[in-house]
Amino acid sequence: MKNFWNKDLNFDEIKSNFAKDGKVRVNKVLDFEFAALSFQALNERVEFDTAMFVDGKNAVMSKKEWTELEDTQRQQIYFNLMENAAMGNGFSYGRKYITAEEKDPFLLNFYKIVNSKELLDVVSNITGINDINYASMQATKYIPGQFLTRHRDDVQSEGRKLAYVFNLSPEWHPDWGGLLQFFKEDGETLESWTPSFNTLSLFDVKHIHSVTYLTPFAKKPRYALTGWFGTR
Ligand SMILES: O=C(O)CCC(=O)C(=O)O
Ligand SMILES: [Fe+2]
Repeated sequence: MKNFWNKDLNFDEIKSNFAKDGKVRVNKVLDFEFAALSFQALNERVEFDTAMFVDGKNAVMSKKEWTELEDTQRQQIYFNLMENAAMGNGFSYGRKYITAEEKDPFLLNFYKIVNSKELLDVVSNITGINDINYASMQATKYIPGQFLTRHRDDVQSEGRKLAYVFNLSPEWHPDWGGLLQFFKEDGETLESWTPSFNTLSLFDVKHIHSVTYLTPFAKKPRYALTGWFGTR
């Protein structure tokens, strides 16, 4: 894992922060050059599909499919998305799954590192969760008007234990939205994390959270490499 983590990280401190309430935020997490190359990969080489919640189910659309729709079809989808979001359901964001079959060598390497025994052991050590044996991964891109409403990430069939998010957009302004927001059961807010460049959010899948709406004046996309550590 040479040149993956920032060499100045204090893992004991990260561990004791996580122990408080099952979540931790780590600034300057990756080696700076590695973080810059990760941003470059997402910004220049990844083609994102749009993942959305429409008509009560998850839908994925490629750029091509989206542009081939009639204006009225696009409006209908948008209306449906907004009606659901108004009730606290759904999401819309750019997504590309990263797997062992990834063609981009840099992103494939990132995926392999995150799935290496060495890294899974580091995560187990930080969190005290010992049976982690895989990480899923997706590149995400939120642009103005996109969001992810409140949810939990605990998908039993995938054995998910922990969510992770490496934020990779340089110079994010907190007023642009796209905050990772944690909630109590009753909808009261707990904590809100700005997606600052090169920070990691790591949290137990039991936590209720959302990605807040990206404002119309967000100057850049919100990029992340994100996924779940789990057991299968
Ligand atoms: O991007 C983030 O900060 C969180 C994403 C998330 O909650 C999810 O994809 O389930
Ligand atoms: Fe989530």
